[in-house]
Amino acid sequence: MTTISADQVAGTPTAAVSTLDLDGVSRWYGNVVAVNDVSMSLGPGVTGLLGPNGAGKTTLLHMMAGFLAPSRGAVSLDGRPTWRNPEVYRRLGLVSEREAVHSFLTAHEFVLASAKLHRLPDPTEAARRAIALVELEGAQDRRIGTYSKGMRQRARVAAALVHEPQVLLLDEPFNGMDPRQRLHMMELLHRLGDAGRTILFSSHILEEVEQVSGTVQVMVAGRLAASGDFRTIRRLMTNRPHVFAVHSTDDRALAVALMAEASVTGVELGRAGLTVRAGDYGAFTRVLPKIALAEGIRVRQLVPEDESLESVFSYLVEA
Ligand SMILES: Nc1ncnc2c1ncn2[C@@H]1O[C@H](COP(=O)(O)OP(=O)(O)OP(=O)(O)O)[C@@H](O)[C@H]1O
Repeated sequence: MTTISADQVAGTPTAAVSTLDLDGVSRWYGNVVAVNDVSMSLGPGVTGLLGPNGAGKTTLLHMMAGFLAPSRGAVSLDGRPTWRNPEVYRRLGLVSEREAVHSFLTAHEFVLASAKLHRLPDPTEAARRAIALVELEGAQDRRIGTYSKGMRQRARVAAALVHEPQVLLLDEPFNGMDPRQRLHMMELLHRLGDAGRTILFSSHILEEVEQVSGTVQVMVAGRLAASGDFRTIRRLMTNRPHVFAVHSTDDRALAVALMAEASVTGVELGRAGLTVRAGDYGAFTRVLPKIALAEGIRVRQLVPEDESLESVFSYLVEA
């Protein structure tokens, strides 16, 4: 695992702060190990939980929320286990990924129902506050069925926030949103984090996490692959060795010229062109046009062969 020093405290806490701790947490379903020996500590501010599909993010969030028992290890909120702990339901909110919302309810009715479930002393006032927080006042009396995906998601966030939890967990909150809705949700998460709440959201999209959070936990195949400052982790991802497919007007001459280049660690000449291994993405993509120009060769194609998110993440695991 790659560990980068993390500064997870962001914003100015307005109330008591909460810390969510995972200590050697694993969860398996039969033979499938969904989460494997994960330890982390989350404090106030916004943290991104990044990982490809199937990495174990949902399983981890459900254990944090106390919906699922760890097979091994412990999840605790301010020192108390989250599993089967009613106190956790009062202090934590979860917006899960695929959760049906009754489309015949208005947002007001939906959030009010959540306030009543929590047995809040003044559910109407709590619902009003939560709806204001997500800026849905103007649409609160319309049926949720008429909402855009982004508005529906905000209604769900309001329902999860109605009891003013210190910790809010969101599973893929940006899924299916258009850029404007995404921006709106990002602003909301920032606001909540700045107010001292502990916010964790999951995503499989690098850029999404980059825009929302400076601190990230990266999961790959059930394990924590990296944690800490996003920019440092991103650099680790982009500075890893890369494989490129290159096709030019003279592949053989280009191969010879590339072999003399320091950033190139291997060149293979095949029927479809060259397969080039480079130690550094940036250095190679900068130097290739210069070499081609010097040799009088035109590059017709340059395609990174291993750009899938999975390969980026796998690299981190091996680091
Ligand atoms: N109830 C279950 N029974 C059996 N296997 C499960 C169950 N829930 C999850 N898994 C498996 O555990 C692994 C992790 O799944 P999980 O849903 O936690 O990952 P994820 O990172 O949230 O992925 P996604 O974004 O696709 O939901 C996967 O291999 C998945 O198939």
